[in-house]
Amino acid sequence: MEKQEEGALYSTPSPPPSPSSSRFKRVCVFCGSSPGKKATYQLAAIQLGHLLVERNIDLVYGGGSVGLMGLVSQAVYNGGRHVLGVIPRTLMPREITGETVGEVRAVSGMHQRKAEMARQADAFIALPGGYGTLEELLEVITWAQLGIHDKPVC
Ligand SMILES: CC(C)=CCNc1ncnc2c1ncn2[C@@H]1O[C@H](COP(=O)(O)O)[C@@H](O)[C@H]1O
Repeated sequence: MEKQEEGALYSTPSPPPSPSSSRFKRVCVFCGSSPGKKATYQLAAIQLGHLLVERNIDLVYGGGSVGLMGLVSQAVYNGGRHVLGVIPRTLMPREITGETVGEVRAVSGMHQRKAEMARQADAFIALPGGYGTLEELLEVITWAQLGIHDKPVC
């Protein structure tokens, strides 16, 4: 065994991070624009929002006030964290009904939306959703595969 490795092996391990801290400052959440058929999907969206708040993590998401997107964004916003919604102008009437929370960034199209969400995030999390969620998730996975980013996806 190399001397350097020995040193690393026997050095005092750093303490585990406190539950309230995270190496991620802002996480992108992909999720359904509808609430889904199961109550557990809605619960998961709210719980994820609470978890982000607990860990002092801000949110970037698709900007909609509908479905699971609305639930997760409200939970993060109500917990006092920054919420950034990125949404194409043309989708606003469809995905924003009533009030949206936090900062809304209008972009010119779907590609710009995904690029901006990816640029703003340190990691990606997908919750249940439809084809849109699947498309968004697969794109960031394939971007990672191609080495376009090295941010965690789960
Ligand atoms: C024009 C183009 C590049 C289409 C590719 N398709 C998509 N790309 C990115 N986001 C999408 C796409 N289709 C739907 N979405 C978004 O994905 C989110 C979740 O949709 P869903 O409820 O899972 O269904 C919605 O905000 C929806 O606007």
